[in-house]
Amino acid sequence: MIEQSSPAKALAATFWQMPKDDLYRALDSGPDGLSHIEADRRLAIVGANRVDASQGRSALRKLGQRLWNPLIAMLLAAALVSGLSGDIGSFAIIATVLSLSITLDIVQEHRAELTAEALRESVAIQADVVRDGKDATISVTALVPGDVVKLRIGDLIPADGIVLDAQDLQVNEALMTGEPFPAFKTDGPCSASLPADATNALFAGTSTVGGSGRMLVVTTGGRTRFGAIASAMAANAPPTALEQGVRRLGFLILRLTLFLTLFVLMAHLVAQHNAMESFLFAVALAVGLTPELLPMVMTVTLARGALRMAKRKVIVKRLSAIHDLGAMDTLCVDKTGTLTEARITLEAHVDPQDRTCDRVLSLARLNSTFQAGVRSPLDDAILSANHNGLDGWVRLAEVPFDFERRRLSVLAQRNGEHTLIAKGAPESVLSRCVAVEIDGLAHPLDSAWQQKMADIQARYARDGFRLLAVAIRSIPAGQQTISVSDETNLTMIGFCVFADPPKQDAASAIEALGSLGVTMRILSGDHGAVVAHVAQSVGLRSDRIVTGAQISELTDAALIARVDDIDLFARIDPDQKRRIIAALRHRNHVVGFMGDGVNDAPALHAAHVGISVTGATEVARAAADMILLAPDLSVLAAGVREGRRTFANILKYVRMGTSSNFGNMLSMALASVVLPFLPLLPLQILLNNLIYDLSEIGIPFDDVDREDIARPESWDMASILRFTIIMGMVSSLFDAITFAVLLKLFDADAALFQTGWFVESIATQILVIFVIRSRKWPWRANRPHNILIATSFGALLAGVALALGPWRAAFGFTALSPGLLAMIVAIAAAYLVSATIAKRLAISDR
Ligand SMILES: Nc1ncnc2c1ncn2[C@@H]1O[C@H](COP(=O)(O)OP(=O)(O)OP(=O)(O)O)[C@@H](O)[C@H]1O
Ligand SMILES: [Mg+2]
Repeated sequence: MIEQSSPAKALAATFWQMPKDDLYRALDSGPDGLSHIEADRRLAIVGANRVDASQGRSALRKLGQRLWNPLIAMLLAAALVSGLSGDIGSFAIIATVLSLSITLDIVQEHRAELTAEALRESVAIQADVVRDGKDATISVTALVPGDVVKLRIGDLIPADGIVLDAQDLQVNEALMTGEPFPAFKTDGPCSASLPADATNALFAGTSTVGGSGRMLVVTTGGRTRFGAIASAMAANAPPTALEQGVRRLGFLILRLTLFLTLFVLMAHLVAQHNAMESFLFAVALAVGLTPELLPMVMTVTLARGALRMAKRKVIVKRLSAIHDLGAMDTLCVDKTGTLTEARITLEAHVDPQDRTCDRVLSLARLNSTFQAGVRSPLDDAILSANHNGLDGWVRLAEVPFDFERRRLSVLAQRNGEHTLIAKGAPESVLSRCVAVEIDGLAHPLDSAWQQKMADIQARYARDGFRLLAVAIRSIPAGQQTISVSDETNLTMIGFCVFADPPKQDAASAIEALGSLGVTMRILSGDHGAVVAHVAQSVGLRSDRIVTGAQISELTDAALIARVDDIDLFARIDPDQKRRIIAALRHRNHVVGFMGDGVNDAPALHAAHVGISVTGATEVARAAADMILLAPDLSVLAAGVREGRRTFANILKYVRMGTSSNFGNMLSMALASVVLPFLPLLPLQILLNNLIYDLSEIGIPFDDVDREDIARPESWDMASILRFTIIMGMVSSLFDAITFAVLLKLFDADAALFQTGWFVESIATQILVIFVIRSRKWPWRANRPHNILIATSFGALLAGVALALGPWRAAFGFTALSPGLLAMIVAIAAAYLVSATIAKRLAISDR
């Protein structure tokens, strides 16, 4: 029976040295894996198979985070002190108001996150396991030690374990070894002491790039050897565009808050107000200025965006990617399957004289059939071409494909003759050739033949056809394996010619993106002429093109200097894709990358928004932020609009928070200096803040103007500051008018002043959303959403009722005369009109 505490601990760290049967015994498992019941039992003991425990953030934990907010903590402490000194009532009310607003915040955010989580689950990485002796597909997070897992090409290794059986299983272990070349894995114990040398062990965080097999899971989750590194690397992703924006906004608000609260505190002390009361007041003021609802508003807005995208068959894995998609101004794509149909067809197979030649096809077929790596659409095309069987050929070995070499060789034998068959990118294969074969006779590959080959390539490329070259070499009969060094002295047999037509909707999708201000770049491993041809046929510029060879000559700095002037990148390898993305980011572009292959994973990770498709390899899907469920490019433009809509609504909240709030606080700061009493009691400030927060719940639902989604938006701090100052001053002006009316016309005492101003400030603060929500004149703007109307007027009513109802004395309010009420209504109306005019100045048109 497995140890209760930790099944994995019982095993040595070098578990791969143990014979298979000993491992079965130690894990109480067997070739048929576990039963569902036993697996569930183990899952309960060892926990989910994930490294990052914070994934399942509980509501309780969020509460803790909210209370740790220094301002809230300070306020609670201060209220407690005043409670201890006798004022129990105000302590109770402050505590209630705070807990109400925190609860509201947490509940909203939690619900939004559940929505997002459900969407994410629908594209979660799955594992094929054997349970109860039958095949089953489960989430990788449900894997436990003792499970038997089937592995296919492009899968992420889900946990640490050993190989049970393997057919040419190749694994990319770059994470642990730094080696880009695949490592072959076989079963059977291994005496190596280092994981990198363990030929029978598989480690979480690495991935399969060829072959297939089954593994026995030994350790899961945080106990895996490199899982922690892998997830740290994932967590180390460059900051998202949203994070960058919010961070800068945070600093802006922090500075405003510090300035205002310090100013008020000093003024109070100079005026010799009650120190405790002044302190409470200053803190309440700071709380009022903090956009404490910003995380909630963002989460709710983004989750709503995610739901709408899901209807269009786009699953968002990382919520903030929606915002980043809206901010994106550059979209990089790979070519095959993204811009072109995923189905490639074989159009011709020709010898070095460009005459149809069956030998080329036979050899290409042998190569495609015998290779065990990631099967590319090119292999599929070769294999689906009509042709007879393998004619007695037997596979011996292979040198797998990699994206730097761009070719792959197999070693096959027939009748005791061993032959190496290579196929790959023409320039890569030809550089290894010394002869060409015509009608069964070999001729030296001299410059005349070189020229001929180049002409053939150029001619096909001009018409948009892709070529693979096929070459062979006979190998001494005793030799059972081959390596890269055997790929020399080849004889060129001919070319396979493929058609890879652009997608029907590619041109219109690119045009739609272009009209939204998103420029497109192609990052392809294919030949320059083919890339240029595809670019032309989908309506992209095709003259500004560079190749991977040129890029490898450039330092990062030189690449950054040039990258803006290049549209097409051809013959580039996976790391160059990543470098190009990084260079574009450096140029302050918000960059999206769309791709589906093993070779696209680094770029997907480096981009602000990584986009992949359902049929993509697991590594690509794991690295992506969103997954397209349908191969339909037009959803991209829709996604961009959705992202901008989300941003526009977040910006509404930010503008509300920074301007009308700032204005109110500014007036309060000024008033508190001139008045002999507090302009609002700390409790009233908090109430005001709570009601205002309630009114904003509707913002995520609101519609936006067409102009707001026409261009990529960015977090432009200068424009936010400008808006804040202009709108804040307008609001303060009307506050000042209110003060004058209250003090001069109505001769207000403390309670009357506070009540009057509370009502005025609630009304102006809440209603101004209908001004701020659009940059246009109100009659031109789109209609506000019903939910926004409901929350705004609901909150307004609640605020007015609180101040005027029979319970008003409990909050320090007093009755208002009808004359004063009418004055307040008039002032609020005048303010809204002025704000409408001022916003035309405040929102600069770009
Ligand atoms: N299975 C294969 N056998 C031989 N050569 C291959 C194979 N797959 C790819 N190649 C060669 O490697 C080159 C780069 O591969 P591939 O086209 O998949 O790269 P990519 O960056 O994903 O490009 P794309 O933009 O077309 O998706 C191909 O143009 C082809 O010449
Ligand atoms: Mg590709």
